[in-house]
Amino acid sequence: MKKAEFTLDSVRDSLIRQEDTIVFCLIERAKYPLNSPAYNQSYVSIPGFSGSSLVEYIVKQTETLQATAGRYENPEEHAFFPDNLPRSLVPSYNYSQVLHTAANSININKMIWDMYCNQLLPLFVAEGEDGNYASTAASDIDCLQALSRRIHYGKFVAEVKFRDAPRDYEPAIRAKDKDALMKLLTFEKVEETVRRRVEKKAMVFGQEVNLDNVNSKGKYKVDPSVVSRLYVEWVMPLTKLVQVEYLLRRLD
Ligand SMILES: O=C(O)C(=O)C[C@]1(C(=O)O)C=C[C@@H](O)C=C1
Repeated sequence: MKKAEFTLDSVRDSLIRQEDTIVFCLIERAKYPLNSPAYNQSYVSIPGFSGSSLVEYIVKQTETLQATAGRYENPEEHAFFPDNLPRSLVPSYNYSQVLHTAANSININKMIWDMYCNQLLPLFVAEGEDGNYASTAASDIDCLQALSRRIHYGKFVAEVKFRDAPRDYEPAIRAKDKDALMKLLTFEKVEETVRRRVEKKAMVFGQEVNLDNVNSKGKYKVDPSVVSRLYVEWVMPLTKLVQVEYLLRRLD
């Protein structure tokens, strides 16, 4: 992000654009049933791999490859398995230094992984298996990365809010008052707008398109109420958690 564009509006515009990515990723994942072997240790016995599932194997391998291509040099990106990742092998890009350096210590991907695999998936995919385990895992990594990027974007939201009103935030930061910070950064009306908009996006993006432009079957590829629930129960609360964690370290 360029410095000149760094305002609450521009940051919110990015969150709105990321909604499209998340809804499309969920639609792609919903093509496959649960495919539970992809999440079971008993299914993977890959030489040299001691992790707990095919999904973990694919995420770790993908992150290793993408780290060499510089993905995690970008302050918007966070690895699910950040330990022992290889260094980037490409020339580094001069990302503008918007965030406080303490941002580097915040990574809640373990919570995102747990939420996605154990709570969200069963809500929007059909039961059963069709053998497409590797494709399923590839869809999972797209969903996980999109959710992680959106939730950790809370660092940028928090930074812009702090810069707009440092005197409001400083006393709560010094007092390490998480509740006061949560109150300061919460905008209930904005959350309600987000909730309604993602539900609508799930309806628009997930309908059957035909030449009469009518959603003839009245069916959606992902249940819009699940997308709204995803945002209300997990995406927005976790984004706020990232904001609080970031603000607590903002004056270090
Ligand atoms: O737009 C903001 O101000 C945000 O902090 C983002 C967000 C969200 O996650 O969508 C989180 C907290 C606010 O209450 C409203 C929305």
